Amino acid sequence: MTLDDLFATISARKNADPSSSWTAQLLAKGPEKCAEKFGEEAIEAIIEAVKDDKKALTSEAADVLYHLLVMLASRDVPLTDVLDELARRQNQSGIAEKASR
Ligand SMILES: N=c1c2ncn([C@@H]3O[C@H](COP(=O)(O)OP(=O)(O)OP(=O)(O)O)[C@@H](O)[C@H]3O)c2ncn1[C@@H]1O[C@H](COP(=O)(O)O)[C@@H](O)[C@H]1O
Repeated sequence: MTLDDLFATISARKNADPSSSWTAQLLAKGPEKCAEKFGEEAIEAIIEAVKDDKKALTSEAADVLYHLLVMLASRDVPLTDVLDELARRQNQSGIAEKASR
């Protein structure tokens, strides 16, 4: 599954019955709760990174990505906008690299 697919699934849960899925339930609690959950998952990932527990960090990183997408969906920010911003920065750093040659 790609991040695009996961984002599409999560976005579709905005209109779903909260009792039908965990994601629909979280989205129904509002953007502040989604942001809080993202923060909790990020802290859990930081702890595993500091401990250098690679297996636990992999699992927590998956939670972080999932909750980042839920937070974006909760505020109607498309994942493509985030990817476009990353591409813009990549182009910018390419231009800076060429200019320094
Ligand atoms: N990738 C995920 C995913 N990662 C984490 N989670 C859920 O996120 C929750 C967070 O874990 P916590 O330990 O914080 O949960 P908790 O302690 O029960 O919650 P709180 O009491 O703290 O609120 C867990 O219940 C996980 O099941 C996810 N739930 C769903 N997905 C994917 O999202 C898509 C939609 O899923 P539905 O939620 O079933 O619609 C599917 O493709 C799923 O695979």
